[in-house]
This record gives sequence, C-alpha cells and structure tokens, in this order.
Amino acid sequence: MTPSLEARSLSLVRDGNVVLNQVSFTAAPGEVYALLGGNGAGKSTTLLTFLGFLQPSGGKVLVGGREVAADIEAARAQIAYLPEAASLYGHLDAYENLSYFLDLAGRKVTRAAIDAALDQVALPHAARTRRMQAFSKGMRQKTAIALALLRDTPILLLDEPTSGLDPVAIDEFHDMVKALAAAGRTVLMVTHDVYGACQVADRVGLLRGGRLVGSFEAAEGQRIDTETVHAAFAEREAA
Ligand SMILES: Nc1ncnc2c1ncn2[C@@H]1O[C@H](COP(=O)(O)OP(=O)(O)OP(=O)(O)O)[C@@H](O)[C@H]1O
Repeated sequence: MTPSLEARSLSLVRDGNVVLNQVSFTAAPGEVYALLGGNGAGKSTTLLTFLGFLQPSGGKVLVGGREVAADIEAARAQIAYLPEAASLYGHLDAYENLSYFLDLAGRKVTRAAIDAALDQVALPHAARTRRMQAFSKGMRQKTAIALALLRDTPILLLDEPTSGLDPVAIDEFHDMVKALAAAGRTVLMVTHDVYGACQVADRVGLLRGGRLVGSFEAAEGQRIDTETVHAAFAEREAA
C-alpha cells in the first residue's frame, strides 16, 4: 500500500541550524503515527514540510506517494492540519468560525454537520453560540479539532492536539483518533506526551535534536509500552 505520508531522509536547515537530520518514516491509511519529542526537537517543522510551508534542504516528503514540492496544492487538499495554536476569531461564535474557515477551504457544510462534529468533540450546546473570546483553552481546542474533522480529508496532521484538554476530554479525543484511523484515515500527531502517544499510536517515532532516534511499534492488538518509550525518551533527554 502506498503510504499516505512519507519522510524520506528528510533534512531541513532553518536560519543556518540543522533542524531535521535524515528523518525517515511512513504512515499508511488506517495508521496513527505519533512523533514524540521534547521542545525544539523538530516536530512542528516536520508537519510544516508535509504542508509545503517549508522546503526540505535534503531528502523529500511525499503525500499519497507524490512529492509535496511537485504539487503543493494537491498535497494540502488531502490534509487537515490542526496547528499548535489554532487561530479562530474571538468575535465570532463556534458556528460562525467553523462555517467561515470551511468556506475558505472550499467546503460547504450544513449546521447539522457542524453540530455532529461539535458533538464528536463534546463541546456543550450552550457554548456553540457564544463568542469564542469567552472560551476556555480546552473549548477552543475542541472547536479547532472539530474544524479539522469537518475538512473531511484522508489525512490529519495534529500538532499537540490534547494541549489544554482535561483528562476526560483527552480520553475522548484518543478514542476519536482511533475511530478515525479505523475508518481508514491517516493520522500524524506530534506530541510531548509519552502516555498519550502510546495510548493512541500504532507507531511512535522518537525525535531528538532533529534526528529520529527511536521507533516503537504496537504488537498486534496491543498498545506500545509506555515505560519502554518513557525510558528511551528520558535517556535521550539526559544524553
Ligand atoms: N521560524 C523559525 N525560524 C528559525 N528556526 C526556527 C523557527 N521555528 C522553529 N525554529 C527552530 O527549529 C527547531 C525545531 O523547532 P520545532 O518548532 O519544529 O520544534 P518542536 O519539536 O515542534 O518543539 P515544541 O515542542 O517546543 O513545539 C528549533 O531549534 C527551533 O528553534
């Protein structure tokens, strides 16, 4: 099967610093790949190269088997991206924000479809018609996740998706990601959260200083062992 996402010896220099160094991994339809690493490891940078916002200095990135640089628009059309700090408008309510951003992405959605997505992320009904400037961080994050879902793309790139969510919302989010993968989507999520990565991912790649220094895969029907990944993360961080 052609991987939905592939980094092939991806290297990237930003402001003269090597930020990604020969990074290779793939994520296939139906898979959740978690790129785990500390601050500055290069996680967000990796996502930005898949979106064509940054160009590799060496190697390549492919979306649906096609090099991103060859057709950036085609790559972006397949991807819903949840940025680390989603910018939604404070003076608009949740419905207005979602309609507006989906319109920009060329998608027309009904109020019922928006409600279904907001149900999926468990944003309370009473909040949906309130201006988002009154939203908590978690409520904003839920709305941003709903926006990514409503894009209805085969690939999701999620940057620290659970930041700002409470423990119940995090568990619900993980269940949702697993359901999306079971329905054939490809999810690449970047995170600092060892537990969350192991909870949800089929594969975890450990990124440190721009290098992929470890790779962990779930055995059939099992989860990746959190202790093992945590030990590797801690060991590398101390190195
Ligand atoms: N706009 C930029 N210009 C130049 N260098 C940058 C820029 N943004 C990030 N970097 C550098 O690239 C490296 C990787 O940053 P990146 O944001 O990809 O890390 P990250 O793993 O996502 O970190 P975090 O967990 O803190 O979000 C860091 O050394 C950072 O200083």
